[in-house]
Amino acid sequence: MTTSILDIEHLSKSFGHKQVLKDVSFGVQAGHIIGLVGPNGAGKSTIMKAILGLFNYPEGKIMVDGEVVSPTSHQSMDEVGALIEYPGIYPFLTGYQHLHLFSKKTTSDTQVMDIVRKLRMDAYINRKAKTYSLGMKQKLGIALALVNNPRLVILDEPMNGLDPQSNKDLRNLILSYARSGTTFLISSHILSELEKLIDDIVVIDQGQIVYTQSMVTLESGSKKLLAFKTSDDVKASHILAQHGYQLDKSGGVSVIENGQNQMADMINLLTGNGINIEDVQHVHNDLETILLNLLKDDQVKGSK
Ligand SMILES: Nc1ncnc2c1ncn2[C@@H]1O[C@H](COP(=O)(O)OP(=O)(O)OP(=O)(O)O)[C@@H](O)[C@H]1O
Repeated sequence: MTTSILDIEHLSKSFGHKQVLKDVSFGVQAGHIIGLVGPNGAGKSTIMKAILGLFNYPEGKIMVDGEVVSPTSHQSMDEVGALIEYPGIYPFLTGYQHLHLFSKKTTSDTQVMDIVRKLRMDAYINRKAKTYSLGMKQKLGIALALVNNPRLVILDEPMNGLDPQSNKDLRNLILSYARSGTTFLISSHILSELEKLIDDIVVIDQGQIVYTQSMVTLESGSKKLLAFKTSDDVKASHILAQHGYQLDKSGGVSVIENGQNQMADMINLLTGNGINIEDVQHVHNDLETILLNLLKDDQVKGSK
């Protein structure tokens, strides 16, 4: 049975006259990693702040683990860890002192040092935070979000300022927490990193949820192509089309895979017609392409 740990229903929010969230609804299954994505200013951080009970919202309901969250009611926040925008860091405390300051009585030193080690912060954890680089501060912010082993973790752009090794460490850390049941809601513009992590995606555009889906469904529905580079692309396209293969309009010699067309048959067909094949690749749409298409469709619909 799947249990929901976060439910947002019909949430709306305005800043002055500007409505930034419009009837936002989505749910998050416990133990899942959710990617919240969308263009700059779409409303991602605003949703995350609302979940943390950081401001009043005139319409809608947010429930964390069955409990309503608002600025005056945030008991369930005990089980939530978060990094929103910039980590709140005291310059004259060391990283280690930060982690101790924010850890609960039930959090052991072993747990603290385990996160420090997994994020490779050992070399500077006893230095004052004012000496930290952007990426070091970011990692401290992530460590603070995780230190009390929360059930729900909200991370706004956690990959900001991280080098490739740190991104990999963060990915492994998130996956290991998720395996033991922690739920993550993560916003990021680094879609190539995000797609290695997430189970489900929620897409927001101009304050409205335009798409929610599991990554499995999203990827299975996306187009898969076989892209050929040949000695004569015009002739190759013509011959393939003549033999009933469906070509993609994206250009080059790209055949849409349908589970029945065999690469070997196409190669034989082309070489049999005197065409040399220089390269052939399976091309799958990545999250960036899928997302750009979704947002393009949304803007087209919005302009009608
Ligand atoms: N305190 C505020 N006062 C006025 N407007 C605000 C405030 N906070 C956010 N906004 C506006 O709300 C909209 C959504 O902002 P939000 O920070 O949620 O976007 P985002 O999706 O997180 O964007 P980004 O990807 O750039 O971080 C923007 O138009 C922003 O200007």
